[in-house]
Amino acid sequence: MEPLLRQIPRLGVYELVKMGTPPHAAVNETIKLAKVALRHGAGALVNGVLQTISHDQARGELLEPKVEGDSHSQACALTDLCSHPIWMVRRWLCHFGRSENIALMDWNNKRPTYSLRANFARRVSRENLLETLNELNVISEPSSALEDFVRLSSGLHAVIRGGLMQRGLCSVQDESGGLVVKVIDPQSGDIIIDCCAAPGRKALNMAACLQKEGKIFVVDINKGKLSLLQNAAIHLGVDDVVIPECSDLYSYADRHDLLADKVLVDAPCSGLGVLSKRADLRWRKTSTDLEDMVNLQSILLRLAARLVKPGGVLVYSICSIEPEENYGQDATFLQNG
Ligand SMILES: C[S@@+](CC[C@H](N)C(=O)[O-])C[C@H]1O[C@@H](n2cnc3c(N)ncnc32)[C@H](O)[C@@H]1O
Repeated sequence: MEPLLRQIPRLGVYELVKMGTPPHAAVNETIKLAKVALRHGAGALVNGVLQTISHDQARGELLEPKVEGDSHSQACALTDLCSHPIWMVRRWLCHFGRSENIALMDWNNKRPTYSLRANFARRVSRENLLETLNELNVISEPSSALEDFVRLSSGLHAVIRGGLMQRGLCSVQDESGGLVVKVIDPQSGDIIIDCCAAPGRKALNMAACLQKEGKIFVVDINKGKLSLLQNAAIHLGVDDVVIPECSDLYSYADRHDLLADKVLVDAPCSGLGVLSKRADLRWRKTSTDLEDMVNLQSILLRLAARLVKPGGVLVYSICSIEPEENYGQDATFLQNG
């Protein structure tokens, strides 16, 4: 219950109010949510807490914890103010310092933005996509980082309702994912293995770059997610270059003697770099999960390295900002091979 109470004041009221929802509506919606997500009786507790906060805020009497004192007191205040679990706040205070930590948590509490990748495989240019979005009254602009990406200010629902994905015109993909593909730099004729491929955002992006020349072997342990990838490959018109295999990378690396020009390990991770897009994740993760992920990533990275041909390229990526999952992993790999 404690984490929920921590989330309610900020996410349930302040954020909804910031989005233009009147306080009474924000309170009502959060009560409804508590009744469904917890139990019916929880609505009364949430009502009491939120009404008090809402009235105190309206009278300018809302007491906010002060970020002062020793590091423990500061972390406690920040966890309440910014709605993040204390273990994350303490870790980020240590790694990034106070102002970076606050900026990061504020970012995580903001409404996320989305981007779309124009599907070059169906000859959809970014200009075509911008025009189609304009017709749907979706506000968008070209990405300054990637030539096939478009940034949306809002309107993802309109894009989904408009059937743009079903028609294979575009995919929803973060620019950070597009930048990983840019690093891999897929070229016509390349043989690529994507070791943790599902649901396939990067694999499908790479497939579009091959322009029908070359192959991408996509491996994932999760059958359901891999079938999503296969269906999307058909919609996007790249299924002829995508070769799926549902397998654990351990057994895949043992069974295959194929060596690829380029290998991607988009490893499972803590996900702590994408908390704005997954509002509940922060309350489900523990520091032990992080340790488990670091061990798994290290094994997957070593297995993937066996699949790269001499002189080939190995790219490791994750959606986390935790040093152990990033530079720590690189350093261990380069030391131990
Ligand atoms: C971060 S996701 C990959 C996202 C994907 N590359 C994309 O761009 O959409 C990590 C994936 O690793 C897969 N995975 C986890 N352990 C694995 C293993 N031992 N062998 C193969 N795949 C694994 C998970 O099923 C999950 O789909």
